[in-house]
Amino acid sequence: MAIVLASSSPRRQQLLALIGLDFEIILSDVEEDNTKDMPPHELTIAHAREKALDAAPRANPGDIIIGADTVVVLGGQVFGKPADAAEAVRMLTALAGREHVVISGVAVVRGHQVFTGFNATTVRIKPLLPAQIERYVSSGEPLDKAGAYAIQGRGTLLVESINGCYNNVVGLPLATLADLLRQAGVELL
Ligand SMILES: Cc1cn([C@H]2C[C@H](O)[C@@H](COP(=O)(O)OP(=O)(O)OP(=O)(O)O)O2)c(=O)[nH]c1=O
Repeated sequence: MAIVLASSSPRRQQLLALIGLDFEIILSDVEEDNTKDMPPHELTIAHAREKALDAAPRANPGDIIIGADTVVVLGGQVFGKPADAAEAVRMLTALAGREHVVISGVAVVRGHQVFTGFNATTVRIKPLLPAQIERYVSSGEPLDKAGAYAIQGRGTLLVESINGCYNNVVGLPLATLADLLRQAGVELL
């Protein structure tokens, strides 16, 4: 029995490696649709489940598959990864000087069973000058990150405060994952 991470995100791979877990990677090919009319935590759980179920047929029978999805929620708006630099600037302009919530949904698939959960972290971004946003976007770092920033990179310079799980912001809430793996029969602690 192997543990399989259904994610192309290097951040998720690093976080899983952090807890000393042996795992394989199977890339999933799921397009996230953040315009679906459902509460953001349900949206991330639905995407996490789709990613894990997409990878499952390419894993070995008995393997346990992990999928995850992260979005940034500002008021009623859900931000995924920006399509281009202009959208990254718009997202960061909206986030500057305000608090938002980062939500990661996680799904663990074992055979016909699917265990799901999510975590939410509140992050406050500093007030930012347009030139600071432009320079940060020019660095390229925001382009593959939900909400157009990376707390684990230069984006940490934008963050005034964080309340909740840090790993959740980076893309994989490890304590939440441990609970789901336990339900699937794998004890990490
Ligand atoms: C807010 C934030 C997000 N992110 C990342 C985590 C996710 O990789 C990404 C959100 O996109 P996702 O669609 O959740 O994931 P992904 O497309 O990168 O990978 P896959 O679908 O194959 O699993 O944003 C950071 O790395 N740092 C941050 O501070």
